[in-house]
Amino acid sequence: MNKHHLLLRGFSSLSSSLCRRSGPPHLPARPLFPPSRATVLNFFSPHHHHHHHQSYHSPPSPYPLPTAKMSTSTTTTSPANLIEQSKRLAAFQSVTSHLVPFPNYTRIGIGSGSTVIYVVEAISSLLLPSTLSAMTFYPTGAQSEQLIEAAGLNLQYINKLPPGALLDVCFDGADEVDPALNLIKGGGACLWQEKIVVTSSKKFVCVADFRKISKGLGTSWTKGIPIEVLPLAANRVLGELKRMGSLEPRVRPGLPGKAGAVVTDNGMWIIDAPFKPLRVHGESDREGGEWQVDELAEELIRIPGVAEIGLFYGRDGVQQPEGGAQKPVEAYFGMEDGSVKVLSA
Ligand SMILES: O=C[C@H](O)[C@H](O)[C@H](O)COP(=O)(O)O
Repeated sequence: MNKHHLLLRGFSSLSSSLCRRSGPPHLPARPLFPPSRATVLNFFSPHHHHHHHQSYHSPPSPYPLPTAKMSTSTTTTSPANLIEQSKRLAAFQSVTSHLVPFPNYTRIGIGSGSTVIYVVEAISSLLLPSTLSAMTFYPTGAQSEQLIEAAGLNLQYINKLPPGALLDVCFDGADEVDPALNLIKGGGACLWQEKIVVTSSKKFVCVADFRKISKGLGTSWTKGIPIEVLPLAANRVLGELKRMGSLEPRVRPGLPGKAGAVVTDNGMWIIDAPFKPLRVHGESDREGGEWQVDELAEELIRIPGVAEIGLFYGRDGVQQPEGGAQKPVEAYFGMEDGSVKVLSA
């Protein structure tokens, strides 16, 4: 086992904390880092532009990354490995487009989940140590705090960000992404601090794999919209959710790891509230229980006892550069064929 494997093992074990769901233990059977920083930086081409209302596939990756062909031609690559490789591919591409060309960035947000592990790996390996030493990284919870520390990056907390100041960019994952780049987040019980960090950033870049692309939120992520609630209000909130047409909302159980409810980094509980797939545009049919994303989000956040909701919606950092935007400016998806699909709202 070489040191790269050890490093990833370190990341993997750290990520077993709350904000990570069942993590694939598989390791990519290839070098985990590009050959050298210089090679990567030389390869970087300014292909990135902000494309509205369209998607594009990135040019061939300069990194030694796997392709679907390679995957099927080896007997060791499982579907789980393909997913991990897709996440890693998207992470490297997003960092190449949104951080490598901006060595003057000083404040970077790091989200939660299994995909941001690769974002931190990409940041550590693509940027020069002298560039990194001038950057400070802001976590969204206990898991990303540990990731930042394990990578030896400068750590700072979002409560230390002066009033009115903004992070330059924030990278985070998602559970589902619709065509307008509305997101479901919180599948790993992290959403409140994520929303604070994302809305404190000039731009939010979403990193995910092909399974997250959706026509309407609730189509592929059917467990429900994660909602962070004050524990004593849980039953009241459940009642409201049923009234609004949620199908069997429930408090997320901590089993098998923990008896009772999942407790978030903020001492709250999570309710998962399934709704019929959300409409991207138009209006809600409230009687029929069919909601439009923004309308549902605005009703949910008003329920007393709800701390924050796992819908990230509204405007993005291009539309609202002064901060406060919840949607990503771009979403990067590692695809099964080894390409990266980039979506802009
Ligand atoms: O609660 C967890 C966060 O919202 C994650 O960003 C989200 O669940 C995506 O996680 P992953 O990258 O592991 O799919």
